[in-house]
Amino acid sequence: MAVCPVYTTQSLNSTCSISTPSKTHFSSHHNHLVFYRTSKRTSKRGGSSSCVITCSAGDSQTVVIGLAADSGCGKSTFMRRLTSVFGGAAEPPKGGNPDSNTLISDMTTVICLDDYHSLDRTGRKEKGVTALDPRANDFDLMYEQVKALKSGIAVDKPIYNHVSGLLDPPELIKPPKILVIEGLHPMFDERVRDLLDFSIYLDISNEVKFAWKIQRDMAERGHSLESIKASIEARKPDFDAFIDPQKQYADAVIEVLPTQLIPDDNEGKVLRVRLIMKEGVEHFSPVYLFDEGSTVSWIPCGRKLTCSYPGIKFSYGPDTYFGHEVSVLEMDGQFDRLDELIYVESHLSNLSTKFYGEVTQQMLKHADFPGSNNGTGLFQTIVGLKIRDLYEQITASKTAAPLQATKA
Ligand SMILES: Nc1ncnc2c1ncn2[C@@H]1O[C@H](COP(=O)(O)OP(=O)(O)OP(=O)(O)O)[C@@H](O)[C@H]1O
Ligand SMILES: O=C(CO)[C@H](O)[C@H](O)COP(=O)(O)O
Repeated sequence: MAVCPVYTTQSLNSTCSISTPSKTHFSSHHNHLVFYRTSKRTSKRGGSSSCVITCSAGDSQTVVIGLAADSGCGKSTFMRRLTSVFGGAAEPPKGGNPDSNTLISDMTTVICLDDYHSLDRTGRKEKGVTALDPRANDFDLMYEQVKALKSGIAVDKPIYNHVSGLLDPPELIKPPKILVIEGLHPMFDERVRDLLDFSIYLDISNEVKFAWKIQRDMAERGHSLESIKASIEARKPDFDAFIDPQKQYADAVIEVLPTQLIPDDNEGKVLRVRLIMKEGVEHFSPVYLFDEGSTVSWIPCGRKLTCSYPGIKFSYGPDTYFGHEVSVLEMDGQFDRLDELIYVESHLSNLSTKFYGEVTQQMLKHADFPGSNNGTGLFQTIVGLKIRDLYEQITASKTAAPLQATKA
């Protein structure tokens, strides 16, 4: 049972504060403990009347974040940046299945939604469906388990073993402070979507996806160019039907496109990255460049930022995305010297940093991660900081919400 801060006065609004504790009542309501206390208050105007304080025991509830993207689009890299913002290393469950897809740190548990594949590799082959097809996934179980974790109940989550292609015996997942569900379908099922406190979609254009796949699967996994092309082509119809449409529901989208700074570039090394941030999302205020709401184009290269060809261009402004009002921050190009990023950081606002230069510090800490010299790393870091801020706001509001002061 969570401790209810009935005696806390700091969260009360400015016109009401508790002077003398008096009678406390409590009752149970929809699985929440609700405390009522009546006390005398001294108003700013000097009068005296009573306050009613209600308090729900949801204080320890898990905050749930959804991260959607196709395979090989940078989810793991993003997760490493996110968990680093909260401090502590993320590791697979101790003493568990060595092929577990789960990563646990002090504050976060990242579960991979591949674990909700209902068909194993052979099963998908027999039925002629890809892992992206909803028929190969158990959304009922996904919903039940995310809901349970969100309400503080541990679950036995299945494991999809990427080494064997089989469904392994389940692993115990305890409710963390922050649960990240990452994978192909975090926003596909409406019931699961409604459980998310914040959602992100990594939207990697086909050209860039192809370049990254070649880099990883050819260089690191020994696949041939033809097989990589064939695998991308085979997934495309289901990707378009079931994965891509989820971006309309995301609170933040990181869109990765080929550069516009090099005419007809087809190397896919220099990237144009757009951070699309939905307006009006609770506990999330979009980052802005120079002046909130205006349209800005900025070339920061010069005395304070070293840029080699083709340079760097930032843009910022309002837009609409699937009918939603959004703010878009864009970076085209790449940094030569990461330590000079502080110059760019000092022109961005609403970053939710805890100290001046925190974005630059995080980027320098993980300079070896893919994308650290461009907008992918920068925007993933910024979204990580926004998630920390969102978590802190939700936790603070849960501590404060119980205290609803009403004039008698
Ligand atoms: N920002 C980036 N810039 C350049 N390359 C990147 C970037 N992010 C990822 N990559 C490339 O894509 C590969 C896959 O990245 P990562 O493992 O983070 O993706 P993933 O979505 O978790 O993949 P999977 O679901 O297949 O495990 C990396 O090894 C790297 O080659
Ligand atoms: O799209 C994917 C998500 O990561 C995988 O292809 C899916 O999980 C199937 O995995 P495997 O290819 O290891 O059988």
